[in-house]
Amino acid sequence: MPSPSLSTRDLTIRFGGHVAVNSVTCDFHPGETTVIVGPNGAGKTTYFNLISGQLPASAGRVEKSGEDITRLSPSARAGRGIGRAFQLTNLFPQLSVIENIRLAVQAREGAGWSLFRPAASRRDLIRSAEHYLDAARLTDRADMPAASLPHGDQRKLEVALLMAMEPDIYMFDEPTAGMSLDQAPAVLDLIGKIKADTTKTVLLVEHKMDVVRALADRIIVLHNGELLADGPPAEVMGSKIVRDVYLGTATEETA
Ligand SMILES: Nc1ncnc2c1ncn2[C@@H]1O[C@H](COP(=O)(O)OP(=O)(O)OP(=O)(O)O)[C@@H](O)[C@H]1O
Repeated sequence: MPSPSLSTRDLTIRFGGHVAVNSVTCDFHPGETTVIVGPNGAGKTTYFNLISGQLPASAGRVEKSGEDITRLSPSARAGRGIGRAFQLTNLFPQLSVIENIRLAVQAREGAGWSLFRPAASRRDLIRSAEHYLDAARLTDRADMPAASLPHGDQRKLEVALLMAMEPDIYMFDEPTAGMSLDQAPAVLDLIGKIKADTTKTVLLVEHKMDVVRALADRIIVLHNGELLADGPPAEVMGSKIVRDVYLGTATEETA
């Protein structure tokens, strides 16, 4: 097992007297897709927000490849390779799909890129943008303004922009939410491509069991803010305590 790309150590957040994430310690590794499940209000989104920096921890730590990033801003964490779809503030609704992707590629290249660089390097940017456009199966939408894309294609563009930033950690919060049945497979396929790259760590929050089954190498279950179970999908979903939680029969003590 490679060393963890991402870890949380006793990660905790309190809202007044309510502990929404309670001392969660967990390691995530390259080449592994972990799906975070749990009943409504279990703390899944809050845990994500603590990892990506949208919320400050009350206690505990977040580490990226061993570096303590607990006090870093969301954008500083993104700069260290933590990519979360909604963090994308670089979407220009009036620009075309391909221009948006090209700008994301350019943003990754950072301050080093300049208008005065030779044309060849700009051709590289375009080639790179076309690669992500193709990966997202958006080639036929390349010249459409981003704002005019149908919802399903906007989600694909979101994933393409995330891919263009080449994070090590991909975080998806219900990536097919609000999509029709015929749109969802394209996004799942795209996540499958990311997952096939064994240098990447993928984290998903997901309610839909077919999505969990399709993508999970590992499932962690949160319940009342605590890590209730962690392991291979069949083992976790087959465990009595998890079934009890999903059937709503777990008590505070068993949790
Ligand atoms: N900013 C906040 N202020 C106060 N309480 C909050 C805040 N954010 C989340 N909570 C509470 O923390 C708990 C966990 O919420 P969270 O949204 O993380 O759950 P979840 O597992 O993602 O649920 P769902 O599956 O319904 O999205 C809930 O009780 C919620 O009301």
